[in-house]
Amino acid sequence: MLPADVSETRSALDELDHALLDLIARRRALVGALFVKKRALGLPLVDPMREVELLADRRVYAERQGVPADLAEVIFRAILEDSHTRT
Ligand SMILES: C=C(O[C@@H]1C=C(C(=O)O)C=C[C@H]1O)C(=O)O
Repeated sequence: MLPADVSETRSALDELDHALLDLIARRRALVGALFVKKRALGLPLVDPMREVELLADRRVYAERQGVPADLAEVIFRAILEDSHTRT
């Protein structure tokens, strides 16, 4: 049996991870909506320059929050790869 404070901390982590996944689902829905708009306008779905800027921005923002910039880049590269599979 784990001490109560360990179980409570695990529950808090479960809740937080679910919140992160809720945000990812919201982001995916926004990207889907953006792709619909871009298709209607005949714009390229993937924008490499925007992705370079986005990754640089997320690295800076992460560091400000005390999150390693390299971790932020790994996460957002995975997110961008997921966006690419939806084009
Ligand atoms: C979201 C956009 O479209 C694509 C998907 C992106 C994403 O998942 O964040 C970023 C750049 C684009 O390649 C955009 O143009 O801003």
